[in-house]
Amino acid sequence: MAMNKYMHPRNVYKDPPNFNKLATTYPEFAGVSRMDVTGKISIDFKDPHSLRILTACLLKSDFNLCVSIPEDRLVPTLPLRLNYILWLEDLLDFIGRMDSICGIDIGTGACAIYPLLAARKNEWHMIGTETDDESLKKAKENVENNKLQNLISLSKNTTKFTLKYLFTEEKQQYDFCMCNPPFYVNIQEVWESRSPARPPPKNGFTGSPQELITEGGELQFCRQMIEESKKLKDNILIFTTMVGHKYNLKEIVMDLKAEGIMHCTTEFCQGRVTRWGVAWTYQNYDFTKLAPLYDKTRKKNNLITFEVPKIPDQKYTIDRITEKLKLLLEGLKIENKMISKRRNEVCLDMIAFTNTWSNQRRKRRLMKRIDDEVKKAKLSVPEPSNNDSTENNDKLKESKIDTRGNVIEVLIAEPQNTELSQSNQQSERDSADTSISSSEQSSNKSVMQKDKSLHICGHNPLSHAIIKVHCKGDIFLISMEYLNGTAGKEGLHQILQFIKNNWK
Ligand SMILES: C[S@@+](CC[C@H](N)C(=O)[O-])C[C@H]1O[C@@H](n2cnc3c(N)ncnc32)[C@H](O)[C@@H]1O
Repeated sequence: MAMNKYMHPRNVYKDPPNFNKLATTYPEFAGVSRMDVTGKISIDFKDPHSLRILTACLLKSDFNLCVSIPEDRLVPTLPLRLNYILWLEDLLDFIGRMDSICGIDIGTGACAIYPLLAARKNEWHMIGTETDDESLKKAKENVENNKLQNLISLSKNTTKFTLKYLFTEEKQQYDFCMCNPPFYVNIQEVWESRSPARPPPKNGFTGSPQELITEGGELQFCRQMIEESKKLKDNILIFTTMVGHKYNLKEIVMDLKAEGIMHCTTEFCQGRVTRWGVAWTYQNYDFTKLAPLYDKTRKKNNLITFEVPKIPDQKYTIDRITEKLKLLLEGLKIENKMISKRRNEVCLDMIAFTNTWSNQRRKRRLMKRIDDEVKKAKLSVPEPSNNDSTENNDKLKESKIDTRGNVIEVLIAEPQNTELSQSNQQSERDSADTSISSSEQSSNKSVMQKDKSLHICGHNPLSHAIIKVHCKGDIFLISMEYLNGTAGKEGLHQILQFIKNNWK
């Protein structure tokens, strides 16, 4: 879902930039753009080079910033970065700070994107910190090229800390700190991070290991910031950070709550990407009174929850419940994949292509009857000769149950067109109707579908959901969040009912 409508209300990129204008103004942009038959200009968002040029041209045209983005470094997505700056403006406005604003950007990166935007747009004084020498060198060049050294200073962090090392004098005070930490623990997490439940991002992937990966991931990074902030209570009025994963946001908010630290959160939306912002303070600012950016909540509550019944002699843990749940799902041929595993919570992504959970007994009886009839029919039907195969094929009908549990008719034919039969077999496998696949495999016959909906259904999931195994005290819960699927929420309720009925 495009989230642009949830961008910060003052974000200039709420309405997409005018690519035609960019192409006529910047030859380098024209070089990476293409025009369709309607005259509309677009670029390949999956190509990092095109993204780099787009970002550089937007920085020039909208902020009069000349930024060189190195090929081997992150291409900062401008609307998202701007969301963060605009949220900081709101927070500063809320605490009544207007003039001579001073901020710290932890991990400024090769573009020093936040200091450059903050300085050019609002004339804020910024310190940008960086651990990576190469990025720091490039960041310095970018600041100098824009003649913003009077507002921006950059500093190398040679320590393991995020903030503490910057404060040598007790009286040093800043209005805020900001941070876009490396999100991931390791390279595997980079690739596995995106839930398969979500559509792929439109933009290509950019970034170097040092920009993406940090020991313990963003959670440890943010926890370190919170820990250090306790010693810098009066040195920084508002501490903020961006968070890349929602499950980490929850942990961070829980930590802040547990410590009784005043905090608030926000969403940064752009295209298909959502990030979150967390702010906390030790000053007397009541963030609970901050006006929300949007009138109403965005998401409908699609959650259904099941309390796992206590069974004598069975000691539950999150792992054991997950194991049992996975067995039940696998028994139903429901594909599932672990998305995240935390102390008290496991999240699975599940996709069902075939209704294997409702009317099981009726289906088994029906299948047996069909099987018997097919066997009888095979005995009585003569082998087709080469020239009358079509006619005979018409007689060889077999009933099957489609993905919605309806009986449909299919034709059984000898394999003549290998390509066709192979692709049909593949469709069958895709549709994953296992109740009949065993008899098909043994019969060495290709199945030509009369009802094309089976093939289509095979690609459109019947039910797609996120399952969360979690606990509240000693109560264990299985929650399912409906995402999509032709069986609708009712289908998910049926799966949950099956799990309840078979939880032994
Ligand atoms: C995700 S990148 C963000 C870059 C830039 N701020 C942006 O938003 O495009 C994170 C940056 O933090 C830097 N970094 C990691 N740990 C750091 C630390 N302890 N102090 C300062 N910078 C750090 C990395 O080298 C990297 O450039």
